[in-house]
Amino acid sequence: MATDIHRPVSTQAGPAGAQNAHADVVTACSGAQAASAGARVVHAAHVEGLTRSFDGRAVIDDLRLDVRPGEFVALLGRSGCGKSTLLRILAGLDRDIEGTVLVARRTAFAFQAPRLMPWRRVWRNVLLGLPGKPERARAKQALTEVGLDHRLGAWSKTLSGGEAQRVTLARALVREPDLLLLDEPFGALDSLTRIKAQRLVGELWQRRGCAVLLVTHEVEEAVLLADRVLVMDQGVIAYETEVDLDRPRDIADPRFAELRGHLLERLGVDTAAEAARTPPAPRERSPSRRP
Ligand SMILES: Nc1ncnc2c1ncn2[C@@H]1O[C@H](COP(=O)(O)OP(=O)(O)OP(=O)(O)O)[C@@H](O)[C@H]1O
Repeated sequence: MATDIHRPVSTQAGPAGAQNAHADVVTACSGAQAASAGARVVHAAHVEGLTRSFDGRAVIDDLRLDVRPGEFVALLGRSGCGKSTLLRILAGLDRDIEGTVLVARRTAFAFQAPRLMPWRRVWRNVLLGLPGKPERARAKQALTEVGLDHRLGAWSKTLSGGEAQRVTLARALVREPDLLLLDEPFGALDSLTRIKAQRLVGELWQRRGCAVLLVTHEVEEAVLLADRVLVMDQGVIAYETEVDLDRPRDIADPRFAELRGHLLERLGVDTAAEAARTPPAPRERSPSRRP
């Protein structure tokens, strides 16, 4: 049953999120704040005063973050700045925290390592951890969405890296999430498979209308896919920008390049040196704007 949360949260719905404006949220926070489980807010995720320390060192330090329902948010940041730690907390995998963390009741995640059980059939892996009798048809539906329904009955150990990653996505989708957490899901893929996977995630987001929080190292990927890009540094969201570019996005668009360069600078990358080193990327377009 829903209860009131003890701390005020914004009740403003973002422009992208009206359809899910009353998503249920549960709290992943510790101690007394756990009493707020079941509260209703209009965010897919609401984080306030979040601190996570390891060995006395605060990796996340009084962080605040809101993700609107239906919004696609990309999270960038230098290696080791705490991005994965934040996602693990949002996924409910790490509860040793201080602060308030509220996420949509239906939150699912896909991380870089597919973590499939190799000795199980693909469809069984898709349904792994779901309560109730495993329904093959349900798995099939999710696998169809990622273009893998033909591998439904295959042993998971026979999948390629890209296929395994798509099964992980199907496993998240079958939970019909209001919030999808993606931690470098394309990190281990070759560039061609990565481009296809990026396109797939963009299409799924548009079709499903769920909020997505994507951790990535690729600035280009962030600008291609996201409504808003965040840069994490020193334990907080140090910078954020809306991506005010029409979809489908074109990486050859000068405004795309300008935003990419700006974000690289925010990440402390020497853009002149980087431009001299990097060959031109293949032309790629992001999916069309959601209807
Ligand atoms: N279980 C743990 N025990 C101790 N330290 C940890 C633990 N998990 C994470 N850390 C430390 O917290 C910091 C942030 O780690 P995290 O994996 O969140 O960074 P990241 O931004 O995702 O890095 P990358 O981009 O390289 O994946 C690192 O210094 C890491 O060593």
